[in-house]
Amino acid sequence: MTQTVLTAANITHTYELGPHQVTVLHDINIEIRAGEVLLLAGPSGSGKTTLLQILGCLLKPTSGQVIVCGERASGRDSEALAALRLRYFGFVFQAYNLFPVLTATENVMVALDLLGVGKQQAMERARALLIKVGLGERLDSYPSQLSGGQRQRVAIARSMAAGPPILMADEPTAALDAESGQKAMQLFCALAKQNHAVVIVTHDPRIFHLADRIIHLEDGRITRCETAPRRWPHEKESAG
Ligand SMILES: Nc1ncnc2c1ncn2[C@@H]1O[C@H](COP(=O)(O)OP(=O)(O)OP(=O)(O)O)[C@@H](O)[C@H]1O
Repeated sequence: MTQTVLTAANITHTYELGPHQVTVLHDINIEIRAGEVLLLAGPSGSGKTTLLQILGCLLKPTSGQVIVCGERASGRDSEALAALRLRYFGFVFQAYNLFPVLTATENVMVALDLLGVGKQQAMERARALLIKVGLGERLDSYPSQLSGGQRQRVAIARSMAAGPPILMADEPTAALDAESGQKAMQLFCALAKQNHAVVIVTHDPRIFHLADRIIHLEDGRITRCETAPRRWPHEKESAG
């Protein structure tokens, strides 16, 4: 049986906007399993990013429970939540969030340094990860010397540095051309094959066919859930 790595139960979220309160998520229930690529889709403002942040323990929900690999997130202080994130999550943001003054290798090493990995070992692991994402020839390049797709791959390598069971990405292909977007998705699919759970917020219909599951949100509610066997790009091409 596939292992559940992340559970959201009865999640509701309300933002305070001055004197007003806006409820943007209503009673969301999701179970996320190891080895799946799950997309959170829906129109702008439907609550996708808020939900991703709650699932990733970056934001505390107004009510409801998030359980990560059997551990409850609710009731923890910020330090304990940060420890939970470090142990269980890798994050990839649309803006990549790379340090401009550090090379690709050094950007990945930062994540390993946070875990207390020594410099030499961190450098070897960072290089191995970058080679894995196809950047073996750009190990010493600075972000400004890389294309958007290459920066995205550095961000993916960095998010995976600690080998977290859950990878979360917010609009990872939005700023990429079709080919780079497909390459990034191939990396996510390969990670899912290695039993990581991959959760992606997206508007991008070009990647829908690569998901195992698509949860559609509208006005903060789950309106539809599609389950589709993931098809790899080469299978799609050969299938015509
Ligand atoms: N920090 C905040 N304070 C107040 N309201 C917020 C905040 N963040 C988001 N919102 C509001 O919550 C709603 C959901 O926003 P969210 O960013 O989660 O949606 P989204 O589906 O990810 O949108 P998009 O696709 O445009 O990024 C929107 O109406 C937004 O204006």
